[in-house]
Amino acid sequence: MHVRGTVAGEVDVRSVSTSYGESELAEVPLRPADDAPDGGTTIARGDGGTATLADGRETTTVTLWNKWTESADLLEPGMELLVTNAKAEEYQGETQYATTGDSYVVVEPSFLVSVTSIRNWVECPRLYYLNKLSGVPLNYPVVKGTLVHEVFGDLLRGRDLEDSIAARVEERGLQLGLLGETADAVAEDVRENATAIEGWLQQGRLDEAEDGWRSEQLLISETFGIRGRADAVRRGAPVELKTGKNLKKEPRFKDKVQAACYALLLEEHGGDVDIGTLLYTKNSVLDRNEETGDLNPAKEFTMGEGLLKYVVRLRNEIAAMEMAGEVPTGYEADAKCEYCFEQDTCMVVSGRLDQESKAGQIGQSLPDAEREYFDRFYRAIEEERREVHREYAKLWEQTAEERADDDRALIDLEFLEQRPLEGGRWELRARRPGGANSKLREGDLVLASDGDPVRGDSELARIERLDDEIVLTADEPVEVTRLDVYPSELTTDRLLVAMHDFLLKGDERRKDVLFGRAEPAFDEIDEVFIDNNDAQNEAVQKAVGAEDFALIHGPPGTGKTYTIARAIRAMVERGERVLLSAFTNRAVDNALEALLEQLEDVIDEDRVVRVGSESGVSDEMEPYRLERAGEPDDRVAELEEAQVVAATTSTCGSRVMKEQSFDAALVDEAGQLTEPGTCAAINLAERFVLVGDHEQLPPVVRAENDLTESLFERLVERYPDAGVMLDRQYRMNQRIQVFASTEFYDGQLRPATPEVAGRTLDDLEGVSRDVLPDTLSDPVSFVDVEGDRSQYTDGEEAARIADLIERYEDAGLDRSEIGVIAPFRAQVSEISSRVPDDVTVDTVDRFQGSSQEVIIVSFTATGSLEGPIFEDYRRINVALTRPKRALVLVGDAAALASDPVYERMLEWARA
Ligand SMILES: Nc1ncnc2c1ncn2[C@@H]1O[C@H](COP(=O)(O)OP(=O)(O)OP(=O)(O)O)[C@@H](O)[C@H]1O
Repeated sequence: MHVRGTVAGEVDVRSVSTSYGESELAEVPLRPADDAPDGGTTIARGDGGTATLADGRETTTVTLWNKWTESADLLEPGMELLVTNAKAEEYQGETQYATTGDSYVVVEPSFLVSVTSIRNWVECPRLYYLNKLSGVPLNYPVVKGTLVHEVFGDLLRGRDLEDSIAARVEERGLQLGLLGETADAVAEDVRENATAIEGWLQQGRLDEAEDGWRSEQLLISETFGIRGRADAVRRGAPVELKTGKNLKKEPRFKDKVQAACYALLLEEHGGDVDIGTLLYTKNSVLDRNEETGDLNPAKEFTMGEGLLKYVVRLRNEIAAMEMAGEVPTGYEADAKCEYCFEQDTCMVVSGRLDQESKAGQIGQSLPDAEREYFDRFYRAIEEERREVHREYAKLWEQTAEERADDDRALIDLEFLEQRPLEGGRWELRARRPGGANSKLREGDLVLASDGDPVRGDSELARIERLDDEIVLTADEPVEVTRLDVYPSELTTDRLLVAMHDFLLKGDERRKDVLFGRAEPAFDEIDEVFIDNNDAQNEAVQKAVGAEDFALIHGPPGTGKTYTIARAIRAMVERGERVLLSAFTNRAVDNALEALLEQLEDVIDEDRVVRVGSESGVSDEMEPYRLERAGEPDDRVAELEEAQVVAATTSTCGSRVMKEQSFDAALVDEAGQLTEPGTCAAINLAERFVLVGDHEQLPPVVRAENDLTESLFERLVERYPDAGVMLDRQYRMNQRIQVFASTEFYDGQLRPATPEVAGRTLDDLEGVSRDVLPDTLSDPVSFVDVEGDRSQYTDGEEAARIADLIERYEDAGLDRSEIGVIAPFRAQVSEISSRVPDDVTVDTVDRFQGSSQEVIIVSFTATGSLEGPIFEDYRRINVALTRPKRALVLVGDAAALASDPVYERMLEWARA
């Protein structure tokens, strides 16, 4: 049976004499996990059956024997503990539990440690930490390693060696160009490594026709709290590739540890792994005359239980340290600093952050304010990471139906076909049931599975098309019937690296200003850039004249995009190299489109480059997208000669973009970016301009902490004079904008022109307000619906909205000119099922940045006000400022009147 619960007190570790001699034991007071379906407390689950304590709240004692006391030493009250294959014992009339010879003890099982982390940790805990903090740089050994792995995968999928090498080297043209490598030299290098693999594979094939291979497999273990991607699995056992040499008989210890991690993962998937294989690709190319030793590239070893348990204990060390928020020193394991490549980095990091390190410290420590900042954001980012892990846990904690209801999965798909693509990848097709909604979008990476993403057959796949028919691409075939949101840690990883780069590698002057030790400076610019809008003109002057940074506060429809484009043109005309960035691909493409218009006669089109993936970049901007594949020199020239580079902030943290530098960075949607998220873009430039609106949606984060305030907002508050608010809006009829202006912008927002102020539906061709019922003739109206009192949906509101849409259609409006905003996804689905497809129905978050002729808001509140639309007024600001010509609010007046802001909103809407 499995025992799981929360550590309820101090752990007692001691030695006792037993019939086998002296033994170590640890007694852990445990509060059982409260997850029994009947409301009682189940403390033990699993194959061995279920045991329930009489009194659900009581604590019990779990005894951990011998080596597991090492993990017991890590426990603090409040930590989660799992003991597998425990036995129950009666002690003084009480049921207690103890480890058996088959037990594993897992500390914080829901904290998912990656296999790479465990491998780094066994080498040196500090190496694990440094890797997390500063990321993997763009260097040749790393890129070559990736290439060899890719070729290995291709060989397993039956691709020809030379075809694979040529294609893979070509694909990495840009990276290789940045590293100053030529395609031929790299191909030769990869060939040397790959030949060893090929030779060995062929031997294997001769022995056995059906060898049971599969290439890279994504594995997650809910029991051991480990996840990773095995290079390959052969007859159910892991095969790991190492681009190095090893002339000993045995694999290196750290490599064995890595293979053992995969063995644990595979065992959880139902395998029984007793062997591990390491492939050292340099072994065959060594000059046989000079080297002696075991030249065989493949080294097998027996996967003993002792090693597997040792690996779990290593994993426990990482989990416990992370839960306690500690930083490793290198003393935790037997690190040998004198042989370490990272010794210098380690010393600098520990010196600057004042950390204890076995390697020692060099350099001056950061000022206190910066240390405090580092600690605060490090904690915040790690909290965010744990939230990502919680998302993973939902993969097994929630049923398929629950995940579908949460919009985290598309289930019950009808599998159609799997088709091999050129280059060894696969195309998968499935049909989805009508009306199914989810967070998934085209271009997303998802877990595509046969119905069970954790224990079943599952692969990381990319959504190529998402209509009634779904098209995916993946490395391996899957008979896909279910898609799950893939909780990626990439964003979290990049936040940490961006913060590290800002604090440890960043410019001192920048830090002086951002830490309030110096005021931002501006050059006086007199040139008039925009002659019909003073605030926009001043914003461009500030942006151009900023020595450090400028802030452009742009309420809805005030011409942010236009102002950004004009500012970048002015910079380009001054000969500067500019980075254009934003949180979403859509905003980057939008701004780029406006910019291209501005740059028409200023620079050649080929000096403007969009960096991003094919699925992220819009079709219109595709011609500007930087191709990564090709001749290294050409690829790199295209990027480095570009005067304007446009990319999302996340892409700014990629290895390729991190090598670039700019005179200025303009960041749109800055109000939606976390502080380290903003750093990813501004780290690359000498000066920066942030454009955004902190009265609209805040940064998208899972945890509630320092990440929820954007750098934009912090700076607007700290340095109001560095900013300009754009105060003329080009979108809304006067009546519509009044409420938002008074409530959110101190009454400063005004229509830019009389035409904007007076726009109504009558201006649209073929539309007449006379046909509309009287209640809808005003640009703002309120429709009182008592509602059906359900929590996340409201059928009555949905029915009324369907009816309103018919009225607008009768008046001549095109369906595509109407948008409906609802607070909950469930209500979005409810409304979608009742209105024609061409009407856009979505949550506020999906509407930010767009506008429509008519907007209908469904408040979905009866009796009380609860839920995302209500908990943050910034959301309602976004909802109310989307329409140009008509706004209809649908909700229960009595409920809305219970809150002062909504009460004022009602007064305005009913006026
Ligand atoms: N100075 C100006 N003169 C004339 N038209 C302008 C000016 N500034 C902006 N516009 C027009 O106003 C409209 C809105 O501008 P833009 O798209 O730049 O707004 P935005 O603030 O980026 O909008 P959003 O709030 O949706 O992000 C566009 O049609 C644009 O051409």
